[in-house]
Amino acid sequence: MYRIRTYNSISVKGLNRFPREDYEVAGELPHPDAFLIRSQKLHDMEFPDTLKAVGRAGAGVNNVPLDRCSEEGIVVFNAPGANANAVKELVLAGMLLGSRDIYEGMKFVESLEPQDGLDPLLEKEKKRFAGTELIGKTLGVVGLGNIGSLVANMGLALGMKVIGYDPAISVEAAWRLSSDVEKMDNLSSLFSRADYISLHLPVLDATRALVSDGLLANVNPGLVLLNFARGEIVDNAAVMRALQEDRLHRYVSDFPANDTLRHPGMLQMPHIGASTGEAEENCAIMVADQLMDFLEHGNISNSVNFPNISLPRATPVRVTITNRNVPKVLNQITAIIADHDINIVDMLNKSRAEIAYNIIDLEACPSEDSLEALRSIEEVINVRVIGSCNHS
Ligand SMILES: NC(=O)C1=CN([C@@H]2O[C@H](COP(=O)(O)OP(=O)(O)OC[C@H]3O[C@@H](n4cnc5c(N)ncnc54)[C@H](O)[C@@H]3O)[C@@H](O)[C@H]2O)C=CC1
Ligand SMILES: O=C(O)CCC(=O)C(=O)O
Repeated sequence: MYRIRTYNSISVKGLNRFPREDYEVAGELPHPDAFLIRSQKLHDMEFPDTLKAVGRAGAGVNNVPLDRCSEEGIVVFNAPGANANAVKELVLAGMLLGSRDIYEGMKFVESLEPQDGLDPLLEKEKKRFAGTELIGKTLGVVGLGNIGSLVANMGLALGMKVIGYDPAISVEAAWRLSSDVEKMDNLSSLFSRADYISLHLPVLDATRALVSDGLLANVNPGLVLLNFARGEIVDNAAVMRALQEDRLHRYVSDFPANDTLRHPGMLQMPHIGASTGEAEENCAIMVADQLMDFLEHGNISNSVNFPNISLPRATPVRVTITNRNVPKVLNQITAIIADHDINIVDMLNKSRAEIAYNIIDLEACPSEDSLEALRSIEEVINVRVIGSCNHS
């Protein structure tokens, strides 16, 4: 029986992927093989010895201590692209909220009591809520991955000019992007040319407080900045100064903070970029399937800290081994298996940064001795037997 401990509200469609005859799935489960999470912060949590994987039903993994997971041999998965459309659609709403005074206009209507002469009052007051159109304006997209590429293409469809910046764009993302998106060589050029800027990059050491006084110093009047990426990417104090000094027209953000609450010029939402039934379902299903393939077969897809690796089962007995990515470990592994007279039918070894991962299909169950020998190789982090042998 595999045990999946869930945190946050995970779509039932995803939870139902786990066959109940083989999986226990619950919030307070002891000895879990895997965690299935959304925004649950794991940095301060000590991981149970049984934990083999963390499935993040979403894109951002800044709530997971990736280095510690790698050191402990825990595979972290996410769901790339599964919530991208939901975010893109909310960015569209954010752009409209930033260009038309919808929010203040609606608040004004909400404040009215039923009265004679309502129509003339509305007609008189509406000039206070006039705005501008998106068509013909320049949209700058920072980060052109799963979400940014959709936002950029949407901007073109709305009749905007679109400029983009992404120093590490993937080949797949580049294929998805219209050739009409103009590539910027640096952020300063993008900030000085755009009327709307939408952020779609991860929070990393290199991107923390990236949007600063410096970038906001030389911008177009009326600029609308949209942040559906992460609060930490933006220096809130710099944004408040830019709003105060009319360098920025609106800051539309999915990440309110104590110092930004009720701040004039800010339109803030409670981190709902991915909160649609469709996105929650897509993310949960994708991550549940990845966790099952990993737990039952040792295959890894869409990991953010391990290599992606998949090997069709050649035998019922599979051993997976995680080791630090240094020379001569593979030799030791195969020598130990050979010394114990077990035939390797198929195997695959891949590495990513400091981690190497091996899938080895054996003709027969490995003995306890052989497993002990494998586990005692200095650079080996973990050894797992998948199949009906009498040990784990
Ligand atoms: N508001 C919400 O509910 C949601 C927020 N997000 C946030 O959006 C971020 C992006 O999501 P996806 O597009 O799915 O991720 P992704 O991984 O597909 O794309 C991120 C892109 O950012 C680029 N990038 C990295 N560093 C950069 C830098 N310094 N400047 C410019 N670009 C840089 C990468 O090369 C990559 O192409 C996530 O990391 C997450 O923090 C994601 C989903 C929902
Ligand atoms: O609603 C959620 O699960 C958070 C979505 C998100 O921020 C992400 O996928 O990075």
